[in-house]
Amino acid sequence: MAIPLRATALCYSYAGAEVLHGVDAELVAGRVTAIIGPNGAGKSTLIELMAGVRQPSSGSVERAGDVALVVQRPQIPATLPMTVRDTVAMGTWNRRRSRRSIAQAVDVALERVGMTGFAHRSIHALSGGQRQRALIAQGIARDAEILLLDEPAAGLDVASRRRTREILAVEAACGRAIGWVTHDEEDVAAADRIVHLAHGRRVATR
Ligand SMILES: Nc1ncnc2c1ncn2[C@@H]1O[C@H](COP(=O)(O)OP(=O)(O)OP(=O)(O)O)[C@@H](O)[C@H]1O
Repeated sequence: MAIPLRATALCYSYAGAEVLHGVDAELVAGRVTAIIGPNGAGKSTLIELMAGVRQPSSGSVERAGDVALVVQRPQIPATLPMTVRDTVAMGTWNRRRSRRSIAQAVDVALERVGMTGFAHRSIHALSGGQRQRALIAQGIARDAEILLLDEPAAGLDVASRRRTREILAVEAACGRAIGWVTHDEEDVAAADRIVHLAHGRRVATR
């Protein structure tokens, strides 16, 4: 099974205080990996290191593929008049693709997350669950091999959570490697693999 992302002996410090102490973790193609653990365990830090938005103080992250990171609260300035469609297309802009192929990829991605009917709505006029799905669609439109989600279901209702689980299962079945920070027991039960952190260390794996 391909390992598009391998994190080895990761350490990370905020202002001199180490919060990750030598964490090893892999994301496997075609599998959903739940990243779990109590508050403050280092899950968000780990996923940001995996995504490359932070650099480890020591250790390494090897990536064989493009990474899409779905954050809890995307920072899209309220003054930017972006539609859902614009948002989904965003990651594809610098990838030397024709407008037509981008438009097709965006249509497919919106359909995959059940957001076709929202394409022309402002990204600012979506519920939390809809916004998360639009960001997942952004990763799908870019055809990112690695999809990382930081608690995408936080604050969402049961139906939205189920929907996210179903979408991720389909994307994994398409061969993407998915890393998913979640606190939800049903999400964990549905995951194929688990990276369990406590106090900045890996404690158990399924
Ligand atoms: N910007 C920051 N500056 C200083 N310390 C931070 C910062 N971000 C996180 N930390 C600390 O790093 C540790 C790990 O935080 P992190 O957010 O990665 O944990 P988490 O497992 O994702 O927690 P939660 O489940 O509460 O989101 C915590 O002790 C936290 O207080």
